[in-house]
Amino acid sequence: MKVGVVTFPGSLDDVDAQRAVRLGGNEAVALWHGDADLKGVDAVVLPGGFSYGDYLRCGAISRFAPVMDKVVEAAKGGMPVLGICNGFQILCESHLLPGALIRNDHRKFVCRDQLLRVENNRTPWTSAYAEGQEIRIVLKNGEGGFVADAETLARIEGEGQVVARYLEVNPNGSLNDIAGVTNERGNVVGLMPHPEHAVEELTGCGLDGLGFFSSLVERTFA
Ligand SMILES: NC(=O)CC[C@H](N)C(=O)O
Repeated sequence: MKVGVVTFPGSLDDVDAQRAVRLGGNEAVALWHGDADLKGVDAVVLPGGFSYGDYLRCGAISRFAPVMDKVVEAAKGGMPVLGICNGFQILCESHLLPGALIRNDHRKFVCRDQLLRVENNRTPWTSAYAEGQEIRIVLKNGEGGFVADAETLARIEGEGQVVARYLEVNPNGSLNDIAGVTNERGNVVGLMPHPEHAVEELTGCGLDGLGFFSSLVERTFA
């Protein structure tokens, strides 16, 4: 599949995401925040980083980037979209995902190897994992606390929209230990930790993140 990776001013992990896309067996296509079209890609990754310097709130300005009009339109049409960390924040700001991400409860930037449980493997980004599989990937952010109102939280729990949950410690105060969620349709996924940094042995971070990028080729979704 052709997977577009969007670079915003201040993106940090766009090149790592492109590499992970290729290691997962897909073609990576570089997209720029000012692009007016998606260059014929089949899926989109919004990478991690500090887009627009995190001004106002993380992701609050990126949401208005020209390319996001097309990403929102394509996501509503069913295109697989993965937002990693800052990308997750942008997806929440764009209302493609429920809830919001706020400052870590301890008010500090956190960087750690984080154990997660994959709760939902029925998305185009997680089908390579077994339901309940435990994976360890790096977490690094300042605004990673997932929050939602009580009704929304009950709905996403009830509908199985929690994609991954923190194990061992809750590193940021996220409600219900939520590390990642999907939309109702299941094509849009946001994840706070970074699977693109755990895709090859060379970095010493293991391979637990590769499934997010190989899932696309391992199954076909309607
Ligand atoms: N690693 C990231 O993508 C960081 C996201 C955002 N800048 C934050 O600190 O929360």
